[in-house]
Amino acid sequence: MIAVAVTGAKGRMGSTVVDAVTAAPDMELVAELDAGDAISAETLKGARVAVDFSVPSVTESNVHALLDAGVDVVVGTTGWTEESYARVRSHAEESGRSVLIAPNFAIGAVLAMRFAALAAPYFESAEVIEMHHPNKVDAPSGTAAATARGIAAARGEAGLGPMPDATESDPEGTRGGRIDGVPVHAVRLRGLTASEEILLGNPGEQLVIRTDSFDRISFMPGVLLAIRGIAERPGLTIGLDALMDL
Ligand SMILES: NC(=O)c1ccc[n+]([C@@H]2O[C@H](COP(=O)([O-])OP(=O)(O)OC[C@H]3O[C@@H](n4cnc5c(N)ncnc54)[C@H](O)[C@@H]3O)[C@@H](O)[C@H]2O)c1
Ligand SMILES: O=C(O)C1=N[C@H](C(=O)O)CCC1
Repeated sequence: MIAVAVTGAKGRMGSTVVDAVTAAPDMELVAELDAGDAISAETLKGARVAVDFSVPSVTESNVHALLDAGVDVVVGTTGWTEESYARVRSHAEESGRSVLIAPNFAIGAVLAMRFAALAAPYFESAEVIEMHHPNKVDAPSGTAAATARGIAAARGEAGLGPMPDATESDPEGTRGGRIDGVPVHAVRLRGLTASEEILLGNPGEQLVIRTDSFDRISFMPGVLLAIRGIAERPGLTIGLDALMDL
């Protein structure tokens, strides 16, 4: 049995993880922590793996505290930067523990990111539209940021230049944000959970890659896969694709 703790356990994702771990035959839920609870070996109650779905402003400090308490960590919380990845990578390597940080655990979203990177070298234009529930505190989504970076890296490796765009004036910022040069548009709409469209265009043709999470259970197979596989990946792993042999 894998003993599992959840931080952010009272949240939308954390409470869904609590249910999924409780139902998993090879896991035991040993601790549910949320804001205001100390993170220590005592409060983690023998957990081997902790799953963090808290908020972007605290997730890095939670991960350091969890590593100090002696557990491997699966992180779904967004808001990570290259600098915060580097600090966690050093801490995980120094402590001999494992951390997996993934912006999206839905299998469809992981595949959509990979498909977008595969397609990117073959298209002049690429833009990302992410669409989420209006309670989301960060924009753009972690998934959209990762998607855009993957597209930009693939375009760069293929030697593609800037995308065609004749816009001279956009005082309201309606052309969206730019991540590594890739336009990203964020929609917040009541009724949505999490969706993303990647639009790729060439003269006379368009490819649309779309992924929808209609329910938070969509993220659970990926979270359970990460809990089961994390011990075999010492140090920092970014993205669930690493565990899917993609
Ligand atoms: N990786 C994925 O597949 C995936 C999927 C959905 C959401 N997310 C991300 O997960 C995060 C949480 O999303 P949500 O919708 O569950 O948010 P939420 O606001 O419903 O839940 C966050 C929870 O964290 C708690 N919290 C705040 N400070 C804390 C602290 N210091 N320690 C522990 N818990 C603390 C809050 O009290 C709350 O219960 C967001 O960053 C979101 O983007 C990732
Ligand atoms: O509901 C959220 O918040 C989500 N956050 C992740 C992101 O920012 O990419 C994954 C999708 C849902």
